[in-house]
Amino acid sequence: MTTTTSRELAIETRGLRKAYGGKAVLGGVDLAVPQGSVYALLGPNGAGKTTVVKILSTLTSADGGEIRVGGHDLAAEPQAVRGAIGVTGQFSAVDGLITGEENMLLMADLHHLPKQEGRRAAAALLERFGLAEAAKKPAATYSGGMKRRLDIAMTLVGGPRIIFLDEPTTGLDPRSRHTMWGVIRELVSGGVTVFLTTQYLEEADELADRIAVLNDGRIAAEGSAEELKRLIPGGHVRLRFSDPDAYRAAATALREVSRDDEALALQIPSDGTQRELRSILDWLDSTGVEADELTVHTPDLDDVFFALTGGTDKTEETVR
Ligand SMILES: Nc1ncnc2c1ncn2[C@@H]1O[C@H](COP(=O)(O)OP(=O)(O)OP(=O)(O)O)[C@@H](O)[C@H]1O
Repeated sequence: MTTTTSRELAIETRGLRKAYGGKAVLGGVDLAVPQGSVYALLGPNGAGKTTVVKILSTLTSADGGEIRVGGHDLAAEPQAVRGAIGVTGQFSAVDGLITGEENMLLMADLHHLPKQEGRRAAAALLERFGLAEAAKKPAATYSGGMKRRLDIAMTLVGGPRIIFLDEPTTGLDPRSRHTMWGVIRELVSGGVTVFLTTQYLEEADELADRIAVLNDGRIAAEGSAEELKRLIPGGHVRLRFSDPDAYRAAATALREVSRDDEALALQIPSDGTQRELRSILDWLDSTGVEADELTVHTPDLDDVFFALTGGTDKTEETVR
């Protein structure tokens, strides 16, 4: 494993704190986001994900902590940070009254691109995001997925090295969500760092190189999806039988199993490693018991999420 130096980090925070009206939202958040990776910030409603994005993208100030984005100290050089980043929030920057192309050209103007270069960049990005055909239509006529893609394309006009995506697929149907995942993967393959917030565990699992789970204003756990899944128990091997005698013989012989008498299935706690599987198979062979089906179950991110966040919804909690 290589160690990541702060030079290779796109985003780094230490002890990031923020309170609203005396109520602490972030109570000391440490983040280290490697360059050129997808980093997902996961957390229940109201955990403070959007607040983190707003602070890192200079839209809101922090109350304390050290923050570096794109190699710049955010407190000392906010302008340099702004030059390195692009932000796509939950509320789109797309103007529905003008066409997709006009939205893009507006962004090119904002970034002071020369006219011709702006046109070229806009056309290339519209093509890349599958919007070339719809480019001359008012953005108000676009589907939710198209608007989201246009939003990201607009963010890219300035050539940011770090992109913040706040809940990029909320409200999209499964097909549009998959398209968006493709877009995000492509961004990263081009060397961009993507910092995204999501409530969809599947999305974090699918996309992110590293995941941080935000809970109670702190990072409850951080790592790759695989590392997080290993943090919590719940992995098991399931043996299913069709012959009741074989089932009973196996249940008696195997000690630490949970039984499902109705389904004629046994669950053996296991980390799913090759060594453990082999010993289970060896044991079955040696006793002459034959299972009809053997399946390996590892905890999924849902299990991790519930274990780490206590399954609470912070928004509802404050309402109660
Ligand atoms: N401008 C503000 N003024 C006061 N309180 C705020 C403000 N912005 C956010 N909060 C509060 O801070 C907490 C965290 O909000 P935030 O939007 O960062 O959470 P989140 O994790 O993004 O939630 P969600 O998943 O619902 O979008 C919430 O309790 C919210 O009510």
